[in-house]
Amino acid sequence: MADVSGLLSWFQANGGSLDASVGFKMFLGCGRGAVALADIPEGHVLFTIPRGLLLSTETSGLPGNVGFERWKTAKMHIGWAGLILCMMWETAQGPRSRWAQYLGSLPTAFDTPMFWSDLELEQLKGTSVVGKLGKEDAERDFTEKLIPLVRSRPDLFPPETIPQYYTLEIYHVMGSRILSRSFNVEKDEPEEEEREEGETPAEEDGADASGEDGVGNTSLGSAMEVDGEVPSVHSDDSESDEDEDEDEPSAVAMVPLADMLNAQYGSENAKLFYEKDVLRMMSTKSIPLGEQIWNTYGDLPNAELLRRYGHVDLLPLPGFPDALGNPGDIVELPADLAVPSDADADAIKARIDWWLEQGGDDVLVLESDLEIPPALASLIRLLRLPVPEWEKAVAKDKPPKPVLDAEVLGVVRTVLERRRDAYPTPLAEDLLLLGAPDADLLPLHTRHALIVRIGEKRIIEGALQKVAGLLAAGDGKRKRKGREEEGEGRAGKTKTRRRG
Ligand SMILES: C[S@@+](CC[C@H](N)C(=O)[O-])C[C@H]1O[C@@H](n2cnc3c(N)ncnc32)[C@H](O)[C@@H]1O
Repeated sequence: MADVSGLLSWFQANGGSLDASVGFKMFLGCGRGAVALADIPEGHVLFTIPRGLLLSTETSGLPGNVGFERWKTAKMHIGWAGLILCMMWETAQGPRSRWAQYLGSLPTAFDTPMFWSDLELEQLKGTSVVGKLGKEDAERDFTEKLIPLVRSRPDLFPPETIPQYYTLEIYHVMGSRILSRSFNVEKDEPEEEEREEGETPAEEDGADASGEDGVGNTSLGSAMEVDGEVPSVHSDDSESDEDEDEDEPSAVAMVPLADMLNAQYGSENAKLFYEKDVLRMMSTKSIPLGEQIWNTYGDLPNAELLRRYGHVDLLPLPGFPDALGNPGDIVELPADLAVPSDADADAIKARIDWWLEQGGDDVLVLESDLEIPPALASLIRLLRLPVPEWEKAVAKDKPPKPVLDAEVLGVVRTVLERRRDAYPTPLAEDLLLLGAPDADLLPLHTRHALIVRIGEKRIIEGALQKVAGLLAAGDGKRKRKGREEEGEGRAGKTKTRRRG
């Protein structure tokens, strides 16, 4: 049994309320999670969390103690460094912290690649996890922002407590807790329009889920859904970047109990809704007795699940009989894979810059439906336009139409082959490894890396087959057309002869 009794007593003693239909237990491979202790109807309030129990830079006393001006000059209001420092400081307060019981219940070890050895990370080579870990950025924040502030205030951060509470290792642990458990919680009441649109299940039922003043509510996504990249804050941050962050109306917060729900692709049956003074976890479907209560993390691809949460989804895959994987998997195709190998670097740079100015992406996404991204076709054509055509496109402010003709398909094939070659092993070898009778004995990180690689490679191979099919069909069509034209030609000649 997940021992959450201390956490639940703390939660309820501090104004939280938990419905009798909700329990917590260990789920194999998922850690702790919530379970239905009775049949739960849709639109039922599972638990209610007073805003005061949220742990954020808004609720912790630290920013006020530091002084809001100093907090800002230390750039603690940008990115996650501020919340990380609050979590460190609250932990250092021991039982004096309002969140002592909660912080003590959070994980201290993670299976996310942030904590993998270099040898383990090698197994993710080629996947989109690599390059997104943000470890260096996080370490720069720690060294350049957090430590100078901590050292400057021995009254708040006694030097002898630094090795215990303010280390780089703990910085990464707190960052990972935020990455895998936080929510983006709007500070104030939702906008008028949002309120009208944001009808909640309770409102549908006619129940008053809106708190004492009848303020409506809107669904929340986890910070991860909204974009939980470990923020990179460099000393050369521009004014406008800072302004954007300062104006940001939402705040990342740790939400006790709401962060105890697991998630699985397409399984969401509960969601967090906010009101002025409280947050409510509500069922979004009926949940039978004994079923797990699932939140959503946004039905992310396995690469993102692994990077942010340290697990992967393995479910039956529509369109791939007998295969298991994550239907939300994708493959990222960096735009530079579409650059002709003999291209003039300056000319290509000008075209790519223009493409980005036009709102084009520098990474194109191939989904599991294997549809060739129209933007890829457009980009491929742009990079190959003869100069007069390129000048026309610029004058008209219009990138080329995404036509998938034989030339473009040929380049799509090259792009996919280049992307496939980024992985050190072929799909067939990975499938053999995962399908082997002793695959269950593989170390967890090896298994996870394998599943992420297979998911991405399966999409690449599928897309390659699709392109081959389209090229063959085009070839067939062209040959048929050619034969018809030849036939017509002969017939024409015959005709001419007859006429003659
Ligand atoms: C928001 S917490 C959920 C509660 C967590 N299981 C716990 O014990 O506190 C997110 C973490 O739960 C785990 N998790 C969530 N969904 C999972 C799933 N479908 N399979 C495996 N682990 C999962 C992952 O470790 C993830 O980082």
